[in-house]
Amino acid sequence: MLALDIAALEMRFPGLDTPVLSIENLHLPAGGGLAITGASGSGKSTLVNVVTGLEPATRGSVCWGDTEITRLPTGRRDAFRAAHIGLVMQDFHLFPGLSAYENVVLPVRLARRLKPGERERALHLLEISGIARPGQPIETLSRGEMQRVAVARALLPKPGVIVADEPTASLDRRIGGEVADLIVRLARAEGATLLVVTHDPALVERIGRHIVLDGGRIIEDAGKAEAA
Ligand SMILES: Nc1ncnc2c1ncn2[C@@H]1O[C@H](COP(=O)(O)OP(=O)(O)OP(=O)(O)O)[C@@H](O)[C@H]1O
Repeated sequence: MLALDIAALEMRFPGLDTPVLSIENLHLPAGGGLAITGASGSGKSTLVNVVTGLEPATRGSVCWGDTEITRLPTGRRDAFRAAHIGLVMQDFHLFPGLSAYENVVLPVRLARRLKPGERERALHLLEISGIARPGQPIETLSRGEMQRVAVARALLPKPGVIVADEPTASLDRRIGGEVADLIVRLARAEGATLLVVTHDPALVERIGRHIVLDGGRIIEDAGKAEAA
């Protein structure tokens, strides 16, 4: 698990007078959870892109533990993300033509050989995520099951951090609730720090701590004491 520390962070895009993201300070303890909400255009995806190192910041610092990712060149940021950050996206990003199990191990296998025990871990993660048939072709799974596979895939390399961007937005309420529960439960069980962008009040409540973005700034930070 890794703590997050953001200081004097700013993201600007060419042609815009004001920054789309401006965060003076944000600390999330290792193993803590944080829900991020805000209206459309408030900067949620931009924040996800910067904290995961998908985009370089214009100014300021983002540290995960001792690593200041905003100082790393692109290749090393990508390597850091692959090793330490499990991503769960709204639209799953799974690969058709492969089974559920093959999808879970694919990102690791593209980077390196599976370590001893990782095959068993992948099967175990699928099982505790509620996927009974790991050999089932991915395109035949329900949407809720697909997101469960994506959660298992994010956890396989034992990341210190899980970042989920609207993970339940394309699921119906009941299935979304089950997937939300799975993400929070597994992140806690694995000791991963959890960051979730969501509009889902049940998921926000489940996580505990909650920031609201408006115009790229944090206008509310609630539940900090209980969640810490
Ligand atoms: N590459 C870019 N170039 C210029 N402007 C950008 C770029 N990326 C994002 N923006 C602007 O930054 C602001 C924040 O965008 P962002 O996608 O982070 O919002 P969001 O809160 O995730 O919105 P949504 O909920 O609709 O996904 C928006 O005004 C958007 O138009």
